[in-house]
Amino acid sequence: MELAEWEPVYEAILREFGFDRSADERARDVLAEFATPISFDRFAELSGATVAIAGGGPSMEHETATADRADFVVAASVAADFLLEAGIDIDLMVTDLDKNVETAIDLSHAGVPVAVHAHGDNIPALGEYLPEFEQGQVLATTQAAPTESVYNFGGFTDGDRAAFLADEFGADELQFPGWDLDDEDVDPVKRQKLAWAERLLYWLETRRDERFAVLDGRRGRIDTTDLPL
Ligand SMILES: Nc1ncnc2c1ncn2[C@@H]1O[C@H](COP(=O)(O)OP(=O)(O)OP(=O)(O)O)[C@@H](O)[C@H]1O
Ligand SMILES: Nc1nc2c(c(=O)[nH]1)N=C(CO)CN2
Ligand SMILES: [Mg+2]
Repeated sequence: MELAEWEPVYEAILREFGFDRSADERARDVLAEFATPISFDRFAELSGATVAIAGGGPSMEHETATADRADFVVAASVAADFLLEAGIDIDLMVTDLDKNVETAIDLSHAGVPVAVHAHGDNIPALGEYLPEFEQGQVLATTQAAPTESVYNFGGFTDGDRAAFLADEFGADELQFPGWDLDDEDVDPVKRQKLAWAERLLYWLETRRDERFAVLDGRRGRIDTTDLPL
């Protein structure tokens, strides 16, 4: 995604959560220190593929079969654990290192690429864990302006960033096992993040001019304020 397209959405997110852009930029630069170039050839198989964007909601446990049928499986954060438990191979993990970091590190050593996201609130985690990754397997991402080695494909939460990334590499159909956007069992900040995830998926869907299963029946409820529609 071009920065100019992402920028107004990013500004709205910064405003709503009170995040500091310069902290996001610092985090990006910390990540850049570790980031080694990663060939995009390995993501070529996303092109035209049916891609499961596995989310970290409680339904993931019962929806692993959807991922099993997909051509390409992207695991957002804890979804990776549900999938591994069910014996399903993961093609890419997306994380900001706030949960199940050992899983991400282990996957990288098993040859699975991991999109590691830097933001103003995970700088200590970047410093602590990045050295443990198989460096050639780290796809470095930022929500601020990208650099040569740190990419911004768009998106905010681990799950919606995974969807934007799959779209960037030409995914055809996106499927969303493990998404529980109305989960009552989350804290208020997480609820707010999930609301943004939903809006961002709606935006992505609009850009793609295609339907996402996760948004079925929810259109009227999606707050499109701050989205460049
Ligand atoms: N009910 C849900 N609870 C948590 N995540 C959900 C849920 N439904 C969908 N998701 C998506 O799954 C992703 C992975 O979930 P997980 O709980 O592991 O996230 P997380 O690491 O806390 O996410 P983030 O760092 O993006 O806040 C989330 O980023 C979100 O996009
Ligand atoms: N600065 C900042 N950026 C983020 C944060 C966060 O807590 N702080 N959380 C995210 C996904 O949960 C994504 N981006
Ligand atoms: Mg996370």
